[in-house]
Amino acid sequence: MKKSLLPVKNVPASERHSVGKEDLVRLLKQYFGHPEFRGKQLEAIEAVLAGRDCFCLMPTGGGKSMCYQIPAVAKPGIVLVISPLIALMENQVAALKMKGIPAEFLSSTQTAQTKEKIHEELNSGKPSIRLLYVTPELVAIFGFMTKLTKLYNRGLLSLIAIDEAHCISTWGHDFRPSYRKLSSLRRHLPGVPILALTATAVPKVQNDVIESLCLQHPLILRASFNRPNIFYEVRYKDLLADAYTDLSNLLKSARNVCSIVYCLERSICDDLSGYLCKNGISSAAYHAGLNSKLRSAILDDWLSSRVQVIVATVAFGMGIDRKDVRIVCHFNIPKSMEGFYQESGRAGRDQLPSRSVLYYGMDDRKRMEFILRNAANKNSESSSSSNSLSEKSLEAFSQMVEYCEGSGCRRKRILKSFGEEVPASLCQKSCDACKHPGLVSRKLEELRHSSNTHKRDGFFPIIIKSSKDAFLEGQVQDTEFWNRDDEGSFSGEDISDSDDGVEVISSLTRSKISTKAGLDEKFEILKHAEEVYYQNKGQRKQEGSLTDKKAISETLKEASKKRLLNALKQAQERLGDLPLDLEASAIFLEMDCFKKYEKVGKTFYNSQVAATVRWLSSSSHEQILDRLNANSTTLVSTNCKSVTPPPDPIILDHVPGEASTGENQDNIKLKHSNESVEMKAPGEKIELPQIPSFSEFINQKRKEGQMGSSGVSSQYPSRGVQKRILDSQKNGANNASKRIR
Ligand SMILES: Nc1ncnc2c1ncn2[C@@H]1O[C@H](COP(=O)(O)OP(=O)(O)OP(=O)(O)O)[C@@H](O)[C@H]1O
Ligand SMILES: [Mg+2]
Repeated sequence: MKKSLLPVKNVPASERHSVGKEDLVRLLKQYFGHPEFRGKQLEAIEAVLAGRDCFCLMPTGGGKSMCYQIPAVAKPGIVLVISPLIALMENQVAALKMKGIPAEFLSSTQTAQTKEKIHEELNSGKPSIRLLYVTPELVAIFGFMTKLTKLYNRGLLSLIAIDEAHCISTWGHDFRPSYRKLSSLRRHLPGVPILALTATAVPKVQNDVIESLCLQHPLILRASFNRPNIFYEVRYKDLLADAYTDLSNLLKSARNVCSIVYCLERSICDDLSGYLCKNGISSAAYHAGLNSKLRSAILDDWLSSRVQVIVATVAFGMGIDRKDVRIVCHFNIPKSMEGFYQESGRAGRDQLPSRSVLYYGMDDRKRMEFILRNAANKNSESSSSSNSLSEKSLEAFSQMVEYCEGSGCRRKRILKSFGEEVPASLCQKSCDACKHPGLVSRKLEELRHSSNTHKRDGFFPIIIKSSKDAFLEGQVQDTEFWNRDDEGSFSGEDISDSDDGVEVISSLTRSKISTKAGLDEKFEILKHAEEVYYQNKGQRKQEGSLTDKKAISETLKEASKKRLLNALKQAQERLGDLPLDLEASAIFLEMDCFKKYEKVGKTFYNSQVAATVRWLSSSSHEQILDRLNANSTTLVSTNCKSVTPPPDPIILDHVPGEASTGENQDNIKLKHSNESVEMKAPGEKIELPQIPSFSEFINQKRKEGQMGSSGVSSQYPSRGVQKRILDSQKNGANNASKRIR
């Protein structure tokens, strides 16, 4: 591990607060390149350096991280940062290291070796680490708290920073049960100042955070929530010919700038992203249905501008620091103003002009009301307090409906919901209602007339109806959140008990019992499930082979090949002149997925296939040829018009005397007389030779290694093998839609 430029020393308390404002500004310049502090940063930093607890409420992108990063370089000791997302920790730690500030994170996604190194460093006489990022789940583990206590007893803990502190409150929109356990920090580590940071905390949440964390006489800093550089706008789906086209035109007219599109459901993300890609917009879907490796790959692509538009569920975003997001669209109405503010606030973190566009539709409104009502009805069976909590969420949702259906200043409405009363003049025509009041009023009028339901119900009231509303129930059961199949995929095989403790297990149990969990609950379960999965993955690898349920069957492989083939065909339609043998390329790409994920199981394999399909839908001519060419020169023809002489076909052989049944893969021998696949001119019918399964291929290679290349006895696969391959091809088509989405 790289040694610190800033070695940690045990410094007597009397020497701890000697950093003046000038020194702090110098550190800000030196490490972060900013000339001055923003908003309430300096006050927060001075408070915690003086050993005072602090509750810091700053808008999204306001620079909250600096409030604990500057103390980490200004004061000896280690700053413990509790952060809700692994991706967020990884990003911040990487950025700090680049700036020469020693920082580490501990999470279940790391290897035991990496974790051990970090612990060794913490146990050393002079740990180099200045910021240690951990998840709330880790803090809840007794063993880890013991380690923290040791650091504390050695006088090495200088500050505890709790990022996204609103997650501790059941009143907040992002409640995370593991945050509740952070209340034990004060008891175990008395005297270490605590800094709670959030961008969204209505007064009720604020009090809850302060009480739960046992903050003592905290300095409460509250910056304005106004984001003057964001232009707010609502578009009415019911008045548009086609919302997909409208969004696509919007993004195109903005010249493919960096954007985020939020959707309620995974399927919409996939669909919409596909549509945008087809329309020449560089986009990718991001949601909890993708494994975390894939998610971080997509995030990387987006952060490094390889992809411009992310179409995501709310799983995307908390703490994402890309400064130049120019547009944030909500393709479905969010469930609360807090959520909307957080998400739209991801636009324009560089303070440059940016846009928030919300697509509002009556169906979306009904759907969200139904989801929230259902949660209310479900909870009312178990507890009256949770019932009132769910009613609270309906109330919170009504603020969003008012935002969309009201004709007044959008900015004023947002700020009002956070308890800030401002004059409409503050907006300076930076929302559609202030800029084009007549137009907005006309649209609302039109909307009123177009909706029979609203003639009856009035515009604003949200009425709590029975959850047995058949029409809505039918609609909503198709969403990602209430899909039984999805839950099934997080079965005991994929996830086992973890050191994350009871909470995870009970979450998983709940996921099996409850087929209609709430949105937060469901995401909570997904996040935990993934963490636990990674935590146990290494262990399971050692335990031996995959269980049947996780194994990747031939049928699945065939279906994947077909799916990749279709994607390749579409890519060819889109790009025109791909000089590729599509079938051979599909086989190659499927093999690639299989090789990577054979040992991990079908969930990951499926995700990899899905990612490849998405990649094909958005990649350029060169990218596709590069990938296939780099990996197998035989898949790409440099001149597709000239027909290359047919190479020798791939020959599957029996091992003499053993291959009569053909069912045992070990019995099959494979010969590549020329390890290439035949290229044909476009239009010419391609007769592909039979392709062996991966294990067939490996076994053959192994045997070739032992026997040399001469042990070939027959040119054709056994009847059993032929049958298996034919069956796979037949079943593949039937199972494709069931198994892979
Ligand atoms: N004093 C400053 N001057 C200029 N830029 C700053 C300053 N402080 C922070 N920034 C920049 O502002 C951006 C947002 O910072 P940060 O991620 O800490 O915001 P945040 O308040 O945590 O937002 P979120 O609520 O979305 O997590 C970062 O790119 C950061 O480098
Ligand atoms: Mg932040």
